Amino acid sequence: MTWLSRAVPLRYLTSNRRLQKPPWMTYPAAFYSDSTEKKGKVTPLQETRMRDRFTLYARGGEGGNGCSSLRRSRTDRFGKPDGGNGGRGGDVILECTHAVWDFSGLQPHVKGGKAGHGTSKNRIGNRGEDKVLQVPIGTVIHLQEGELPSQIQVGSPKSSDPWDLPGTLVDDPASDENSDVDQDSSVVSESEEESVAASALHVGTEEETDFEEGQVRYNVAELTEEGQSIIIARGGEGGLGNVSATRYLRGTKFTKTSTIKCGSLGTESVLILELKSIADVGLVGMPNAGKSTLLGALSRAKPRVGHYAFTTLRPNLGNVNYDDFSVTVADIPGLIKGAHQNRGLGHNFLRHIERTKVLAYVVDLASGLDGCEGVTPWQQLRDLVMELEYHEEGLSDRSSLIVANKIDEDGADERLEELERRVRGVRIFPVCAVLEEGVDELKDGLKMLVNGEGSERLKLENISVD
Ligand SMILES: Nc1nc2c(ncn2[C@@H]2O[C@H](COP(=O)(O)OP(=O)(O)OP(=O)(O)O)[C@@H](O)[C@H]2O)c(=O)[nH]1
Repeated sequence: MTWLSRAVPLRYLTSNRRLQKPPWMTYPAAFYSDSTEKKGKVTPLQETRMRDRFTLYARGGEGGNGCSSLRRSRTDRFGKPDGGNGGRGGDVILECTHAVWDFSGLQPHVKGGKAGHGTSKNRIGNRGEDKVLQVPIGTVIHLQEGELPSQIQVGSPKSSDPWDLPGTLVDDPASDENSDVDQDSSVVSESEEESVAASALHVGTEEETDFEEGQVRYNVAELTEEGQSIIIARGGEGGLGNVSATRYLRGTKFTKTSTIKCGSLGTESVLILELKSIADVGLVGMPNAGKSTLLGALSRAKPRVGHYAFTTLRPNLGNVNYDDFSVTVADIPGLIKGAHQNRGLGHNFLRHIERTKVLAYVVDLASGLDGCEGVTPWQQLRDLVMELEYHEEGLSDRSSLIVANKIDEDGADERLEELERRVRGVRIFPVCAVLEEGVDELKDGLKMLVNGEGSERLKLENISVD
């Protein structure tokens, strides 16, 4: 039997998401403002979903062992110690960057690089390689097990100087006093390696998200700015070579050099990483609807404004201040039809919306007026809602309002009246973002929704386009 003649297993057909048509995809194509438009290229990212919670097990690399070596010469029969120190193990570091949106690129188990052992001629072992994991802005760290060895820093944490003498052993030699490591061996034995593996902390599977309440320490750290980083597992210190060890032991009660020759293990931690929402309100609209201008009018933010589409490539954030309270607003890059297939700024745009509580749909009232090309405001709304739902069912199901922008343009008043007739269920705020007209009323509306005093949602069936 050739492979061609084999039937595709039924299980595969029913479990593969691509072959099933979800109920929300049954909206007729005619709902789109331009259903004849060619489909853009579908990227492989299409099926990915945002990963906003992740369990990570991190372990610092092991320190290298110190070397025990004697340098003999014709004049010195007994020789002088010349064994170098072991290197320090690599750290595991989280680094905050705009370049990633969620945790889908992370591996659940990460270990810092193992350090090199010291060698003769007093040579220090190589420093273990640091593992730097990129996480998105707004990553909150909860600690399930272990400790965080450092505070948040701006910029990559500096690796310690490999020429420094290992610190932990010097600090507390007594803790290893009774070690039974073989005097002459500078390499950790097989059984010790196994016990290291056995002592690894329990870590949940990738999908595991249920934790016992008491165990987890919540909000231990938060990475909110580009370039911030934090060491989550520190590499072990290198063991002392016999040059340093003899110097160190002179004048102490300790005699065994072997106790301080072995490199120590790295620290371990189990973290739960979580993405907090980037803003209370997301401004959603077609390119050129005036979102960036509106953000500037609502807050002190100074986003780039341009008369061309896609001036905004990543969300700009602004704070809208009230007497007792403030609301974060994100100007989200312009959406075009087909964004769910990753057209335009596609998934990037849609991922940001997943991280906002309230949606403010910004429509351009002047679009398509005076015989110019453009999509009517009600059609803009329909396209926006459909894109959200195509990307993820229920994405548009959150408190919403409509900002009818560019009310200053000729013919915009009539457009507004028609919009109010055609769209039901959510409040519409006429605004001129450039002149900052209608902005105070809009601020009040946003405040109410963020406070949970209103829960209007924009639904497809409440938008009439015919
Ligand atoms: N007449 C008028 N023009 C406006 C108004 N608000 C914005 N504009 C203009 O509309 C154009 C687009 O404004 P942006 O704020 O960059 O629009 P955007 O929605 O952020 O655009 P993208 O970055 O492509 O998503 C600019 O030329 C603005 O000056 C308004 O209230 N009235």
